[in-house]
Amino acid sequence: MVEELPSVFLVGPMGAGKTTIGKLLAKQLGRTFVDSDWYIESQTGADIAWIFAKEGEAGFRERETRAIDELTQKDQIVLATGGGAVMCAENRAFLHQRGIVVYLNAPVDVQMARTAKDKSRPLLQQPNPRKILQDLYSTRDPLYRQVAHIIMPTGHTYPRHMVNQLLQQLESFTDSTAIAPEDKEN
Ligand SMILES: Nc1ncnc2c1ncn2[C@@H]1O[C@H](COP(=O)(O)OP(=O)(O)O)[C@@H](O)[C@H]1O
Ligand SMILES: O=C(O)C1=C[C@@H](OP(=O)(O)O)[C@@H](O)[C@H](O)C1
Ligand SMILES: [Mg+2]
Repeated sequence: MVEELPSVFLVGPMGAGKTTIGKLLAKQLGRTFVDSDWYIESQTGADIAWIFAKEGEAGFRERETRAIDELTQKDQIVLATGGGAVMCAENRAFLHQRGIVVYLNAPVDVQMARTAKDKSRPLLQQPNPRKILQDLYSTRDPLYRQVAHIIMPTGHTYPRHMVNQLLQQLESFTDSTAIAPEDKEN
């Protein structure tokens, strides 16, 4: 029963579609959508590129951990995280313990195609973004898997179709973890 669904947290690499799918999923579920990057920007009054430039990646990660702690405590939201959120063990614990974590997985070629024109991701403003995406994927893929309850490939599926598939997965996930009626009475 999707009405009983806890908060849903999307993780995965840059370009996997966390922001896009999260927004559509929240609409389908009639829930509030929050993107941790947008939340950090609104709290800081500056965009992600500015935060990286002025405070370095370390400054951004501190803000991100505060945001993830706050946002994962909200009931029944859909949260899109930034691709690097899983690097911090504290964030992984917040995510895994406080909601259903969905890993949107996409191959590096797809990540590359989807992020190439967008200049808003500071880590990719380098001469060889493909190499960066490959290295990040090697480090982070095991962490996405560790934190996830559901893994969904997103490479060649339209966003609306993705959301329908995800809704089915969420429904069977909640059914399979629901307490059996006989257990409820004890
Ligand atoms: N399933 C998909 N199929 C095609 N394009 C997609 C899909 N998901 C996302 N996109 C596009 O890829 C780009 C990056 O998506 P975004 O949601 O910002 O990814 P993330 O938040 O994971 O970095 C956007 O231009 C978006 O429209
Ligand atoms: O992978 C990362 O380390 C980052 C991913 C970005 O979010 P998206 O995954 O939504 O692009 C954003 O948080 C920041 O640029 C760092
Ligand atoms: Mg995003």
